[in-house]
Amino acid sequence: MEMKDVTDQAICQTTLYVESATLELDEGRLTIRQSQKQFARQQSIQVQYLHVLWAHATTEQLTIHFAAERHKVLNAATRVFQLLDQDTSSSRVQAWIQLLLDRAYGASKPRKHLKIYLNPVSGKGSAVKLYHRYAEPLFEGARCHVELHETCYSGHASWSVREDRDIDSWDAIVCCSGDGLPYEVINGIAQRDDAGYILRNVPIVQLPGGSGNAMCVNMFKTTSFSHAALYTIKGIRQPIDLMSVTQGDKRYISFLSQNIGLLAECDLDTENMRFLGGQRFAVGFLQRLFNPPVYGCDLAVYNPASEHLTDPCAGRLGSQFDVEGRHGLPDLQFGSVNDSLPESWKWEHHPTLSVFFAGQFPFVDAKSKVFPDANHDDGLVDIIIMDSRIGARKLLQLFKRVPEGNHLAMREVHHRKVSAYRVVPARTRGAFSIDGERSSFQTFQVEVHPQLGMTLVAPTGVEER
Ligand SMILES: Nc1ncnc2c1ncn2[C@@H]1O[C@H](COP(=O)(O)OP(=O)(O)OP(=O)(O)O)[C@@H](O)[C@H]1O
Repeated sequence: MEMKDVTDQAICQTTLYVESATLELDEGRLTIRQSQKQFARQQSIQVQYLHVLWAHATTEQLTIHFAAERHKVLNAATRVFQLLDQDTSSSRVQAWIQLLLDRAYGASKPRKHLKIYLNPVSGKGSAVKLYHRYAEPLFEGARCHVELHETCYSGHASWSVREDRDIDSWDAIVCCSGDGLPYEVINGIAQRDDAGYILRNVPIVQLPGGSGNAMCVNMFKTTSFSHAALYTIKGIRQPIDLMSVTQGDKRYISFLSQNIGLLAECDLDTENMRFLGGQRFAVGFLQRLFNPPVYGCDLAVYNPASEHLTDPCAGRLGSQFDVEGRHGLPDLQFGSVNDSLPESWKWEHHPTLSVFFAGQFPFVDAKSKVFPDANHDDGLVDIIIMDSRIGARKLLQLFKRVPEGNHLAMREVHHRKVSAYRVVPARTRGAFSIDGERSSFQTFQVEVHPQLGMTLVAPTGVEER
């Protein structure tokens, strides 16, 4: 074939002439050149492939659904084009649509089946409005199959996922909420006989309906509701680590953090200031600035050898269970909090500790990059600890540095990565949260389960918003 013929054929595949417009599949985007008789010149519209939701044709018309960005918000938009006579019922139109959708979805599954839990009391209570205003039209435009459940009580989502016989048929479980609902969903699944299989295979994602929204911030790198909805539609599967927290005879599964002391108080003991939104944490912090609480404790860590820190796969100690097959939660590699610790664990005494914070994602909310170099799938959990005698000036410095994650450079902040740890508090009462949810204040032990969880991430090339 002549070079010219090859070029002509390629243009033919990527260019579609419709009535009064030319549609071109360019590098990274669809370009619509519309020649409108009332305008002297051609009008051109460009739509990134990321924003293309769906396209289909009848014998006469081609319809393209996409997300149009205006003032940093995505809205569902539709363009309908009249096909030219020779193209009606043509396989060329179908081939062009297929090429457009291939570029629009890449490795992501189109027309996802989404099970959505909507928490009407999340954050300031606006999750329902946000969902119907921003997410629903995009899901419709993308032809997603949606099953929507508004949660009626605390524990509703947990019960629902525990009882769902077809849970593995969903392409994602979407929590339109704060971080409390994903935590509830994960722990509901954890009670199933096939927990390990479901956690590993069914992605759990968040649309940011709460005040923290850490899962969304870390995985979709946005706090924008409409963008999170688009990234759910276009999301790529991504395994993440989960952590077992044992306390007494209970076992919880944590995806985000464990927090005791000063910072836990700023979150948990300011619930009565919910009307302040994200500001309540700052108010709680300032209230404690000159007299930080003392949370003396003994801490034991299983500190992977230094080679763990350089080998990205080295933390994956617990990956011994099968990926296939149906089975419950993985065994606890180090036993529970009730077992005696192996000798390889090191005990430390911290009588004047004020902050103990452990987590596996960089952000614990959109404005707090507490663990800047944390990695969600390396089999390790980051821990920071800080003494109560740090002083108000340094505490304030810490507060100012956390949004950018520069606080780790402070001498007073001790940071490390481990695969398991135990905390034995000296006090009998105090603030302790798992994934931001208040938990009983008593000795607890944590171990990381490498890549036990599954979520969706924004396609590559998406910038932080
Ligand atoms: N209809 C409901 N009524 C009362 N509580 C509910 C209802 N539905 C869900 N919940 C509970 O609300 C709790 C908080 O949920 P979520 O994390 O979504 O919001 P939030 O706490 O406002 O968000 P954030 O953690 O970001 O502040 C969850 O533990 C969940 O069990």
